[in-house]
Amino acid sequence: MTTGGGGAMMGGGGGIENAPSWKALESHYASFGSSTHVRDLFASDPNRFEEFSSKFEDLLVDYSKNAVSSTTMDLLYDLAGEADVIGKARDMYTGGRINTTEGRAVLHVALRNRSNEPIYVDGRDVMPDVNDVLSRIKVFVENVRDGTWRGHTGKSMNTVVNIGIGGSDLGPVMVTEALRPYSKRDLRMLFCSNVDGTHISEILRQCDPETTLFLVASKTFTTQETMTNAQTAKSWLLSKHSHDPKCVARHFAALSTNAMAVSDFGIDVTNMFGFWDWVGGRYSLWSAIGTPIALSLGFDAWMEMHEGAHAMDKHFLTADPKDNIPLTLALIGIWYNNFHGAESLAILPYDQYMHRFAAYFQQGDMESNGKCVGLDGNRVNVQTGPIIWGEPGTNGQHAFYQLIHQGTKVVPCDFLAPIETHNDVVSNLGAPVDHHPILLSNYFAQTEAMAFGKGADEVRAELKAGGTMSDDEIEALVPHKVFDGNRPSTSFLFQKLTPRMLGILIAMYEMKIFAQGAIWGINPFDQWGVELGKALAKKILPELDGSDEVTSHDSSTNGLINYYKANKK
Ligand SMILES: O=P(O)(O)OC[C@H]1O[C@](O)(CO)[C@@H](O)[C@@H]1O
Repeated sequence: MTTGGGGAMMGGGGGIENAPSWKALESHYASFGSSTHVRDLFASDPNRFEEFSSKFEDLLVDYSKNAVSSTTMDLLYDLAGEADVIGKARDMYTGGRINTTEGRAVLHVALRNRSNEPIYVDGRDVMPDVNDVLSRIKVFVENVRDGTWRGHTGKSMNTVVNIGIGGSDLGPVMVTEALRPYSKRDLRMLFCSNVDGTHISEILRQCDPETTLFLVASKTFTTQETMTNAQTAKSWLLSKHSHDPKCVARHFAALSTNAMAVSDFGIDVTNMFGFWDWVGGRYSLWSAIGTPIALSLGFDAWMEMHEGAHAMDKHFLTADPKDNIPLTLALIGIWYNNFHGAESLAILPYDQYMHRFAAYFQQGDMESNGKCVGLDGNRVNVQTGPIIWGEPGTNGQHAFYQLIHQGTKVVPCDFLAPIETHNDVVSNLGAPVDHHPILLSNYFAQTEAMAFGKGADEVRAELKAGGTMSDDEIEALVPHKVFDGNRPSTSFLFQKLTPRMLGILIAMYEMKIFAQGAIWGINPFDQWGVELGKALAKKILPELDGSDEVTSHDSSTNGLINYYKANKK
């Protein structure tokens, strides 16, 4: 059992590990969790699927292939109650400054508050500002999409380059890929994030300076990577337009909270779409940061995403715990993370359009819950956020599923798939064969294989039936072909990947992350852990100039820097 993180993680006193339900879960793990195979749970309860699955609109969530009983779930729901998850959510939804280390409210729910009920921060309703920016974005997006927006030489735009990183990149990239069937195909979307000059160079090679619109997306407008790439793009544009500064206003817009820096950069603030300090970067695709999404899909489709997310927000706040999907997912995650000692969660969409979904939630989850200090300033005594990873199926099956099926680690997996595809493709392999049932047969098969495995007797019988191996050869091979099963998975089956459904799925994961952070007693909304590396890079940058030996660091860092300096051309 892994409830703590070892000596270095110990400390504090009022942690969740002292809650009665946590103690009860520890005992329950010892008597049930550590020894129960999900195969036996299915054998003893033919209605297991009904009991451990939920529906929200046309999303089915089946968590019955996790080794939980109704007692497990009851204890977990008690834990959520003792941690006051929903009370804390209410605080978030009503503008409480729950991001205590930055003194900020956390209101991505306001950005998608399509019912438009007032939400107050310090007595001021934020909704008029939210709606005002949305209506400005709508006009901008429609002008670009219908060609009314003209470039410096009078041509309409056919390429948009979003320059941003982290939350100012991953959301728009993920969504524009996931919802490509809804996109305006003659408006090319390109995304530049990495400060590696290769990224902007390869993008600029594809751009026509007369028909390219750059969006500089940065909450702070100080991020080194984004400002460097934006400056390079601006110099390129100017060089292509005889250095006429007027071209910038026709080819640059900014998505930011920092009007002063936007104006200093040379972007006309009438081309700036703002948001607020209560929007976290990794929760910002609902704000002006989502402008590339609206450009690609149209403003209305972006709003359909907001509607879906808003519906999920209301569900999380009001549903009974047992019907509450994000809460239930959070608790199952805690069961495996904190009691079974699982260290990661694989997100595996069986939808090629969702190929950046896991990458998006790598930031969403790991930047939120990758914390070792609680809200009270003490070290937490329990494991916090899991490592998030994943690739689309079926590709992952031919790469890393071996470890999931037969490795020594427990890897809880989320399997996501649409019932209907956007691309009904039939291949002719002698007879016509649909792609989508092939994809889905793999989706269904993987969770069955993970849960139930394959025992030695079955393997032995199969090998014997093959009739080509001796008994000794068979016995030597049997252990390698056994699948233990009892590998946890949760399945998400939705009708079709529409903008509304994607909004539902994103909000579902966001609220799951929130619920877990609330239980662990950490702040999911700051990200101090990214600061040290940034500061050191700023110190090192000038040291890379010239030929002087660098001695200001440890011997490893000095050695690496000096080796670089000796060998750079
Ligand atoms: O939008 P900005 O201010 O450029 O920040 C980009 C990203 O950098 C981070 O601050 C981490 O370095 C993220 O939280 C954020 O999404």
